[in-house]
Amino acid sequence: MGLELYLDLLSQPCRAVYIFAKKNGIPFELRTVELIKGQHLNKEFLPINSLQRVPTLKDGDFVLSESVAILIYLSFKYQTADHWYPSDLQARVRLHEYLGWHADCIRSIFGVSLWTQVLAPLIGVQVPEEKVKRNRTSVDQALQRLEDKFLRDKAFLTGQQVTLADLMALEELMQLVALGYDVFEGRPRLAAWHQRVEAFLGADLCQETHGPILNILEQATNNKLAKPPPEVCSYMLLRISRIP
Ligand SMILES: N[C@@H](CCC(=O)N[C@@H](CS)C(=O)NCC(=O)O)C(=O)O
Repeated sequence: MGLELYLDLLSQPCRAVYIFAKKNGIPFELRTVELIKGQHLNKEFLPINSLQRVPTLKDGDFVLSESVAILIYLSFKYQTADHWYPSDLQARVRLHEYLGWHADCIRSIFGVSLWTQVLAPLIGVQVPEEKVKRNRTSVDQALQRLEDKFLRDKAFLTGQQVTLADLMALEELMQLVALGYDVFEGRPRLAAWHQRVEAFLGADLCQETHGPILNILEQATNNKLAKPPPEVCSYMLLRISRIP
C-alpha cells in the first residue's frame, strides 16, 4: 500500500496537508474521516491513530500524526522545492518561529466559530454570547499580530517565498472566511498576502480544497447536516463546554 492520508477537509490542518500534497503532485490515497459523523472515534480508526485525530499519514507501516510533522515528512520524502521548508538555517527557524506561535495563538482560537455557528446548533446547544464575543476579540488580536508582527511588508509570512507557514495560516483563515468573518477588512497587507498565496496555489486547487468548508454554513442553515449519533453528541458537548 502506498501513501495514505486520513483527512477531513473541514479541518484546517488537514487542508494544509491536502493542498501541499496536491500542489506538489504527491500521489496518495485519500481516506476521508468525517469528524461530524464521529468517524475519528470509530474502532476502525483507533489502530491507525490512538489519539483519534486527523490529519494522519500512513506510509506502509509508518504512521504519523500532527500536520507540521506530516508536511516536513512529505517535503523530505518527495524532495519538494526548497522554498516550502527552507534548508537555510535562519529561514528554517524563522518558519518554526511562526509555527510555534501559530500552534499557541491561532489554533485554539480560529476553530471556535465552527463550533459556535455549526456544531453546537447541530446538537441543539447554544454557546453563551459572552464566549462568542471573547473569541471574536481574540481572533481580532491574533489577526492584527499576524499582519503586524509576522507578515509586515514581506510577500509571504516568513520571507519572500511561500513556505509551509503560509499554508497553515491560509487554512486557519479560510475557516473564518467560511463562517462569514471578513478577516481582510481593514487589513490590506493580509488581503494582498491571501491573494498571492491563492494565486501561487491556483484557483482550481483552492476551490477543490476549500469547497467543503465554504459550503458548511449553507448546509447547516438548510438542515443538510445529519445530527451525529448520541455518543458523538456527548463527546461534542464536552468539547463545547471547554470553549473558553
Ligand atoms: N496539532 C494537530 C491538531 C489536529 C487537530 O486538532 N485535529 C482535529 C481536527 S481540526 C481533530 O482531529 N479533532 C478531533 C478531536 O479532537 O476529537 C495538527 O496540527 O495536526
